[in-house]
Amino acid sequence: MNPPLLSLEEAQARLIALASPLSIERVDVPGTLGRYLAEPLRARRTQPAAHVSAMDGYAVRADDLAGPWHVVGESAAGHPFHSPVNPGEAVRISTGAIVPSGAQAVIVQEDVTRSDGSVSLTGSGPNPCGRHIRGEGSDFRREAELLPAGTRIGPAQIALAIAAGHRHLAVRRSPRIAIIDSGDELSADPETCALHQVPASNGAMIAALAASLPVQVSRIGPVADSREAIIAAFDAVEDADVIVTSGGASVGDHDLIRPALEQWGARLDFWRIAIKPGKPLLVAERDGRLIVGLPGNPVSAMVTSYLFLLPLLRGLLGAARPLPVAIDQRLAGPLPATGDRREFIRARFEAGGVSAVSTQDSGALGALAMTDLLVDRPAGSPALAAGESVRAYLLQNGGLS
Ligand SMILES: Nc1nc2c(c(=O)[nH]1)N[C@H]1C(S)=C(S)[C@@H](COP(=O)(O)OP(=O)(O)OC[C@H]3O[C@@H](n4cnc5c(N)ncnc54)[C@H](O)[C@@H]3O)O[C@H]1N2
Ligand code: MOO
Repeated sequence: MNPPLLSLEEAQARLIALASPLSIERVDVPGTLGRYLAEPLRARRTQPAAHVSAMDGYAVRADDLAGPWHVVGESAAGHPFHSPVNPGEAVRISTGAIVPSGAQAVIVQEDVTRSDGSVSLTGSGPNPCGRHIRGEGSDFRREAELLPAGTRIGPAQIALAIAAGHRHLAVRRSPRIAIIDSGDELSADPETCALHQVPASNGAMIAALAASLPVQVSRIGPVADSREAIIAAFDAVEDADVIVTSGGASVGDHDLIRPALEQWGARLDFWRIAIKPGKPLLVAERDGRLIVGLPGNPVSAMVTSYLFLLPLLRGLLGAARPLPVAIDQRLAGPLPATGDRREFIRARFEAGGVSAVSTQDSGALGALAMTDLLVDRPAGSPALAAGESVRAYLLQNGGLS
């Protein structure tokens, strides 16, 4: 008899527990895009390193705000003015330039008139005093922890790391993932496909989803529905950190992924989750390599990749929060009640909210390609009307820019 279905939370927790972060390497900062900090990011310098002007104008003393002032020099970005500013004096200053000693105020140039080497106030002046000055360390100070370990490195984090004085960052190495298409009905060539065949589309779809993360992908298949062929495929990708199959995960006579894994010596960690689509998902382990057996139906493969494979890859990359984050959305149309499995309804953005796509069939690629988000509906949920609020996950599915 089959064991009871696992809940989504239980299954995700088991998966994340298997995802020990990979070894640490040091990578030049721009090359870390999409990876996760393996150590907290600490500032190696203070920014701004000195008080700097936030505007183009004139630096004057705080006890000398009435003017007029004699312009005694210039502080430009990269070219500071080295003498103190005395009463009656102003220093021409540009945005980002160091405020010279003695000066505590910057008057924007729109508030003064300049003639014959002096400036006089014609506007409101530096109210309050100190405005238009970015104080030393107002962004960050040397030794401060700027970001915790496990933070994803995007454009702003790259800029911050460089500004904080880093040439390299410690990150986890990229996981190697091998994606296997399997099934006797699959054709490698979508242009020459007989009636009894379907083009092998899952492998390319899963690789495209994984491409949102810094992973190294290899693909093999289509592999025939025989234990020997599946085991040979596993052997061929033995150096992968994660092996992903799609299809053959269910209970049919030709669903051979589970028996092949057992024969290969892998330990089945869990199989079958109480979600729709995606019930037959399985996860196994052999010698530290993880095998994710996705269901063959394309929609089920996409949904389980999003809920399991991507979190697993994030876990290996050292993410602090490997699981996707749901957002609240308003329904533009009604939703039916759900049964005894938690459902992930394929939906898209429309005027007034989100709306379920035309068919929820887990084989329907046409509807999947229209899907922007997955509405998360717990088991036993009542029917909902337009205007009600739902939790949803934004799918990385192409339709949105
Ligand atoms: N008696 C039962 N039958 C089924 C059950 C069940 O509990 N009892 N579960 C159903 C559910 S739910 C799912 S999901 C499917 C998935 O089963 P498999 O993982 O074994 O997938 P296959 O049968 O091999 O294929 C299903 C479908 O997907 C197509 N496919 C497979 N691989 C690819 C690929 N690489 N590219 C494109 N399309 C692919 C395949 O041709 C089939 O049409 O099982 C239900 N059955
Ligand atoms: O769970 Mo299956 O994934 O409904 O199609």
